[in-house]
Amino acid sequence: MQQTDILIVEDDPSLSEALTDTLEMAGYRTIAAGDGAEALARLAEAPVRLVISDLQMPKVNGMNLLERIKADYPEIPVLLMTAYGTIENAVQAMRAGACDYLVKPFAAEALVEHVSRRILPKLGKTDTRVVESPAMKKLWGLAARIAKTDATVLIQGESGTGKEVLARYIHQSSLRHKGPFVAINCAAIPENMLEAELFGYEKGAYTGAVQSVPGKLEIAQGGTVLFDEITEMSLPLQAKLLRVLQEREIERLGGRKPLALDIRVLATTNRNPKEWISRGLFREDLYYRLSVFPLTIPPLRERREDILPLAEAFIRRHWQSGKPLPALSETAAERLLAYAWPGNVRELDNLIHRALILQSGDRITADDLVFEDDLCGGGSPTSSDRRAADSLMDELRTHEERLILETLKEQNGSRKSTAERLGISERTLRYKLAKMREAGYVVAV
Ligand SMILES: Nc1ncnc2c1ncn2[C@@H]1O[C@H](COP(=O)(O)OP(=O)(O)OP(=O)(O)O)[C@@H](O)[C@H]1O
Repeated sequence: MQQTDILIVEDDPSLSEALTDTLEMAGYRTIAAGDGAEALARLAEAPVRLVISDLQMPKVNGMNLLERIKADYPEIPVLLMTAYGTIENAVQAMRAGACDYLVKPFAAEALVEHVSRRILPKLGKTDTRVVESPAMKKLWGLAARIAKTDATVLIQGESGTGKEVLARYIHQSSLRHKGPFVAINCAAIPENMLEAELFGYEKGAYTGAVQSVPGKLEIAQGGTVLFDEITEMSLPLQAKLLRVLQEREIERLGGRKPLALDIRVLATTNRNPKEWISRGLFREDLYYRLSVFPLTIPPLRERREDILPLAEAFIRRHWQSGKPLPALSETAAERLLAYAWPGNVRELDNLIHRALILQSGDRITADDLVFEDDLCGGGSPTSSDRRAADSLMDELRTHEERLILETLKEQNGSRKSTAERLGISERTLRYKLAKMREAGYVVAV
């Protein structure tokens, strides 16, 4: 199956057409949807590499769509377009998992540039995989050898340790690398929908099935399927999956034609599967079928040699300016090495992302490191969490204002080149300058 590159979700038909034309001319295969609900239907039909969506839309809006995509298709990045140049919307979207945002209006060329330079190359880039510690070198060496076979692999490890990264590596190093890689998050899809999601259904199979839809297993033909958080699957569905893996055949719900399956199966869990089995929550026979090769990724605190190389990789991943990459100060590096990383690599990734927003000059200092504990205190949001979030927002705003003033000075007061340099439209810059004047800044232009 040929994969579509980009799904464009925009309710304004003329803008949707303009985006489609520009992206197609730049060589991307696109499909379009007029609202979030239609976008979800398109995604169920075929995988895409990137979703570009408007924030304000009827029915399912951009924010809700982002939440659904993060739950059902966590591997697909979402770029949001927002008409309101407020930092609040953008911060909220980034917190909810958007890979980036663009403020409307923007030139279509700016979008192409953004997509081709910053987003799509990143997805295929292999240099962001950090394998430095002896434990990880051994594990990845083993994974490289297993990849060449069609063996089923069960990847275990705490949340955020890089199980999906390893699963993708196995697929990309396998003989199936030209085929699709389809990830199914068993924990995020409601039990009653997971079966239809896996097997697909024929028109009329149940009320509401107005058209035939292929399941994810069918979409993955010739490639690899990743069952993320497999231990969260219900017992009846575990039994069905086991049968499929034994018989290598599937049938759409309400269908009568069995289809021979040609997929490689990978699965992940952040639970202890043996314990789950003893509690009667995970089938032992399914466990043995999946864990032909069990691989366990150690938590980050047990492989400290990876911390600084990962931090550097994330600085490269998130650095958006054309200026040289900032370096970690010695005290910042010490703090990273001393921390316990309960959220593992994902927590480090988020921390560096925040640090790059807060830092200035050519270094990231210890003051730029806002640890998750400082932000949320580990529990449900309290008024002090909100104060921490508000103060982060204030810091972000101050940082943005400083950036605008510095760039204006650098560009000798030219609003046009300042807007270009910052990657925003002149209108957005005008709006932001007006807000800054309101807040008491002396802005000469
Ligand atoms: N070895 C690595 N090199 C570079 N980045 C990594 C590595 N391991 C993990 N990451 C990054 O850390 C984040 C979490 O990784 P991933 O989603 O693979 O973890 P996971 O174990 O599958 O998490 P979960 O259990 O919550 O699903 C991602 O941003 C990923 O890019």
